[in-house]
Amino acid sequence: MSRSYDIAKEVFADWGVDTEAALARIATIPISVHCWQGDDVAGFEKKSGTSGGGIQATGNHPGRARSPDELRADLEFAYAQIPGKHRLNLHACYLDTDESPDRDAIEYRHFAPWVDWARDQGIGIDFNPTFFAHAKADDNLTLAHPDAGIRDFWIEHGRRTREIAARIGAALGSAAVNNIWVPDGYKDIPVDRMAARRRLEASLDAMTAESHDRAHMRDAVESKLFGIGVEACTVGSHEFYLGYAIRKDMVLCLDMGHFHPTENVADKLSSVALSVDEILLHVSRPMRWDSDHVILLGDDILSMAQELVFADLLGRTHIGLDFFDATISRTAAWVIGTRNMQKALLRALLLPQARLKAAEERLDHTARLLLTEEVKDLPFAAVWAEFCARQDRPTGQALIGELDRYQAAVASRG
Ligand SMILES: C[C@H](O)[C@H](O)[C@@H](O)C(=O)CO
Ligand SMILES: [Mn+2]
Repeated sequence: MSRSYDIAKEVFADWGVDTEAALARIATIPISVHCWQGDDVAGFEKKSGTSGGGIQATGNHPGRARSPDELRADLEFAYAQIPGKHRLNLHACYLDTDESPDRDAIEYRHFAPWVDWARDQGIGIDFNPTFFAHAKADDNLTLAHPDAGIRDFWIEHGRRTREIAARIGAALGSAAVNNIWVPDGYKDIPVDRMAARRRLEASLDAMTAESHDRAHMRDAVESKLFGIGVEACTVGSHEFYLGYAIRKDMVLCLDMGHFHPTENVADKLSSVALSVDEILLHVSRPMRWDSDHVILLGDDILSMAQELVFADLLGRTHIGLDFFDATISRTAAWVIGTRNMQKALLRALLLPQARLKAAEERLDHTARLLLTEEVKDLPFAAVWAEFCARQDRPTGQALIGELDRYQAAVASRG
């Protein structure tokens, strides 16, 4: 135990906060690390093309993973810099096989190497159908397409991903969240939103008709306000999926980049939690639009973490990340973003929650303001450093050295 942690422990104790309890809790919170930061959302299908669907990784920093083996090596390195045990969030376009199945023909065996690897790592996997970067998505319509043949193709894709996710969950003994994000929308103002939404609803109903054991797989649905090419209307809007998730008892995914830039996504948690059992977060950082920047230890993330802790939502929230930046080291992006999410959670766990809530309860808004400002000076960094030391993870200069060393080692990839 370091001297600075000893001092911090006493300072927090003076505020009535048990640092050991916070350290024990943070060690149990898994973050689902998204595979797509490692290769700019390219995936491993035998085709070339851009990410499509209105999402776009920009930049050409050296070191992009070009194969499942490279991606796994990068992930292993990243996990080794992040305290705690985490998960992998895998997209369906990241299959690991010599075959070239189309999206409506993927099977569990195409992902089996990922499961074997995850078992060796002792981690769980979450999964996602891939409704973008495909010729049958070129109209920016998939499950909501007016053509029944195109809808059926994507329904089959989604149906298979649920089956694959359930098998992954069963194989690893940990439920896989299968998150459905559908990019469908219109560049210019549509005249029949209702028809498009009815088609999406019917396709989702067909796609999810088969029930799977919740111990193995959970369906999640992710809304969006707009994307590149679908500026006027996204069929799967927030209201659409909020209603759908409530009616169908599904997990509701809130992506922090999928709302108006001034909306406070943290504020939504306690509201939606009254109507849905489970929430999936895509922690991201929009800059003017859904730009998916690497998350900072800033106000948005701190508020999100505080809501999760203060509203007691950690037990029913799956925390996933969703950012991708191709202008910087991709492994550093994972490490910085994931550690920031953990730092935010640790800070929230170290706040004098009861005292803050009591001030609000007695309408003492002066005390509440005073407390929220005073606690900003508490020695959070010493507790974080202790967490990393106990988990044998680097901090400060040592971390920078590790990230630089690994980036230099992968920079020659073509
Ligand atoms: C690759 C992901 O599925 C994607 O980022 C989705 O979650 C999203 O947020 C699209 O904007
Ligand atoms: Mn997302």
